[in-house]
Amino acid sequence: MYTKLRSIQSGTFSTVYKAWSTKHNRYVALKITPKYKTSEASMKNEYDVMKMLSSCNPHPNICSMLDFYTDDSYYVMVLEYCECGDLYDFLDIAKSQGTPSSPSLIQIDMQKIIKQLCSAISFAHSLGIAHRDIKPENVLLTINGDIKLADWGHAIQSSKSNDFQIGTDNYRAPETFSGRVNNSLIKRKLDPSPAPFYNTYQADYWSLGATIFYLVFGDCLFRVSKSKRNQHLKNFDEFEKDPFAFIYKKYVVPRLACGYNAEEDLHSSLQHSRQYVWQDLPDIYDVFHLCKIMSDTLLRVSKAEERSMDSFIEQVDFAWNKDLSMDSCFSYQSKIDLFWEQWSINTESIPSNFPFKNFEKPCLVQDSK
Ligand SMILES: Nc1ncnc2c1ncn2[C@@H]1O[C@H](COP(=O)(O)OP(=O)(O)OP(=O)(O)O)[C@@H](O)[C@H]1O
Repeated sequence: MYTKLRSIQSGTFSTVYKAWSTKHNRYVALKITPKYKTSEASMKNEYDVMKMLSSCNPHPNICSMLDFYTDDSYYVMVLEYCECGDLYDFLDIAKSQGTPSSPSLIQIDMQKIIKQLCSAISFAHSLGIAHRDIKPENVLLTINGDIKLADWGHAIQSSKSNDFQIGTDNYRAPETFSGRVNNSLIKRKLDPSPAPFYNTYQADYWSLGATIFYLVFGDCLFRVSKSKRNQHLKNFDEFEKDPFAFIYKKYVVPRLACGYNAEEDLHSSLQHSRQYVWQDLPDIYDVFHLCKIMSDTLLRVSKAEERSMDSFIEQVDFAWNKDLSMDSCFSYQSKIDLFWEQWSINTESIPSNFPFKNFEKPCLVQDSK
């Protein structure tokens, strides 16, 4: 019924193959998980979640399960096949093709991806399912440039959890790190109280913000090294104090002032900035504005309950889908004003050799006035 054609990729638990299905008369993806790599309970959880998400009216932006079978050694999940792979690999190709002065010709529709991702997350939440591992590797691309949210292996059918080991560190919400000290056996004996709960939907909102951030900059907002958890918490603190200054200093300055590398903790990749082009983020002010919206709505560090995907979408819509006849539209001048006045960047933190003039470059979107 299924003819394996080639291996697509091996993840932590499974290997995914492209296959032809005579049953469905189409290409499918076979996600094959050896039984020794997973427990029956966690496979059942993934199966139950996929069954719910795929039944009746499957969401167009969620990678549906078409079939499932098992034998003595393997679990096989038959999934819709996404021709263009995942967003992480896709951006890697774009990054390898482009340079800051000559970006890759690959263009991605940022707004479309944002809207489809939010729609998929909101659909899952409406069914009581939180994904808990949203990241570029789990966002698949179809040949039409649509996305499908995949890998529901860490999903939970609950709005609450006190499991602090779930997800991918670089994209996890701050509250999913703390919990009860380390979960180590010794500490557990000393502290028999149950670990505190966090809201899984709000944790998904954070991961959504961290994923979009990756799409914009081609790098993670936070990188977590297991041996440097303290450093990581310090980064959260610094981010919380002034999210925009944090992003500006660590991600924007090094990119714009190409070659500047005085910051100790900069990743070398930061020098490679706009190697690919977002169709609808034509200039750096659009990038700033999107970052500002994200830090206001999705990337709230301590007040997780104030994260809101609805207001994120609302603000994105307002900024980019405005009626150009309205006075309140987000004009080029208002973008500049917003940047210099409202966001009050601490210019002292900017290196003296930084070319401020870069900010005067004309915007590709014409002001309507
Ligand atoms: N339906 C699909 N169509 C095309 N490619 C896919 C599909 N499903 C998965 N892949 C590819 O295989 C990779 C691994 O898949 P998946 O994340 O589901 O496996 P995993 O073992 O749960 O991975 P991990 O736990 O390491 O994140 C994806 O990042 C993607 O590149």
